[in-house]
Amino acid sequence: MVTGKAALTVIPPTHALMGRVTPPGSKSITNRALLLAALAAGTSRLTGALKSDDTRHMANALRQMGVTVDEPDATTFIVTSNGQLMAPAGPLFLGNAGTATRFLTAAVASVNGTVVVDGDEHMRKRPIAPLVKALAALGVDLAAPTGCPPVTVHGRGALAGGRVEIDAGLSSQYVSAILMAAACSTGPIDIALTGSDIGARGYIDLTVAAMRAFGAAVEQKDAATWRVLPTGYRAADYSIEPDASAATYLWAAEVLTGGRIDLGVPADAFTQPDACAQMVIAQFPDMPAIIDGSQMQDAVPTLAVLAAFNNSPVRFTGISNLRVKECDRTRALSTELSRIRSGLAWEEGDDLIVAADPALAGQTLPTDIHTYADHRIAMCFALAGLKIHGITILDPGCVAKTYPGYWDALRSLGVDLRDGA
Ligand SMILES: O=C(O)C1=C[C@@H](OP(=O)(O)O)[C@@H](O)[C@H](O)C1
Ligand SMILES: C=C(OP(=O)(O)O)C(=O)O
Repeated sequence: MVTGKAALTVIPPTHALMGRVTPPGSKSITNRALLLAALAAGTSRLTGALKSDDTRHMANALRQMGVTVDEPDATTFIVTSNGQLMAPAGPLFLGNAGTATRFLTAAVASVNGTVVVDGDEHMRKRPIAPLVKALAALGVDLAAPTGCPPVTVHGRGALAGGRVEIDAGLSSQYVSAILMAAACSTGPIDIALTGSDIGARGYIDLTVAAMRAFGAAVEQKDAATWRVLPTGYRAADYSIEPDASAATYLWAAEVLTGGRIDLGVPADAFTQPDACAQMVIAQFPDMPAIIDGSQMQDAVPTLAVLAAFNNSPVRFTGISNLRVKECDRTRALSTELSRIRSGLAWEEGDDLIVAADPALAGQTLPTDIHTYADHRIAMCFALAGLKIHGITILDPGCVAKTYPGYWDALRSLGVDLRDGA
């Protein structure tokens, strides 16, 4: 793990990357499972889990609300709960974990008392108003005056049943949040999408699958409506698959260096949306001219850096909500790619265009990559460092959000990483 270091310079390996690296557990599934286990009476054992900033924030928030979360080893959580979250003594601080923040905003409606859901300065810029509006329509007394966290929720012990409409164009997490909270209501809840379609519907599928594993009854009524029955949750033992977004860096490192990295799990075994990126990565250096990133948003940074070495330019479409992730990722990608070589990428509306330049490989282009406290910007630009001499990643410790072992994984494949300035 890298802590307290200002920068890491990636030395391009002279060999193809070969070896075995298992990505950590899925962030998305771990944070769903932690919450659902906390809403179930009894003891649940979550194995293959991710231990990182995002899951630590979720686990600590649940502890603040009376749930026992034990960690017998590096990949297991044992969650013991009476099924009812208690009012915490102070605000819940969730860092920049979108999943924890959105999921808990809805879940704490079943607390008897007031809960403040808050995050760091980045989270305080990430919109939550559509979720707040939808919960208010279900009768929850809550407020987020800036449209972003902090959110103050005055829980009344349970959500009431009913029908709610939600615009999830900015984040599918709003829908997942209400779906999971809905099983702890006093009556059935219908959740209907309005407005723009959601990106990455696969995340809703992950939510429904996790809910069912913990005993909930969820029915998809049509393409835009789900019904959740008020069953509550049942404690369960739950095995979590590796993180598909983390896998994208390894798949990309493999094709960039002509290597062979065994992830211990085939690409088609993942149930997470970002696993779709593998098929695109496999086409390198002839990736398509247009890539619709809407169903694999967290993989777009990986694909964008890979595109810099493609044989032909790539336009990324369907990525408007990349602007409200940990940072404005479209801006970060265009700025930092162009810092490597002027004009390497630019924005057209919300699209990102990467002007491919295979001749970049082998060049020396000393560049300090600004990472905007965004784990994915740090991880994807390390890939550029596998091909270009002089790539230095600032604030490399930010990978701890979802992949604390990332730098060690690269080192285990023989990549030389040197402490930078
Ligand atoms: O539900 C989830 O686990 C996630 C949904 C996606 O976010 P949005 O729905 O905000 O696009 C994704 O970017 C995030 O990393 C995880
Ligand atoms: C967008 C991300 O995270 P979250 O929304 O869960 O903070 C991510 O991990 O890329």
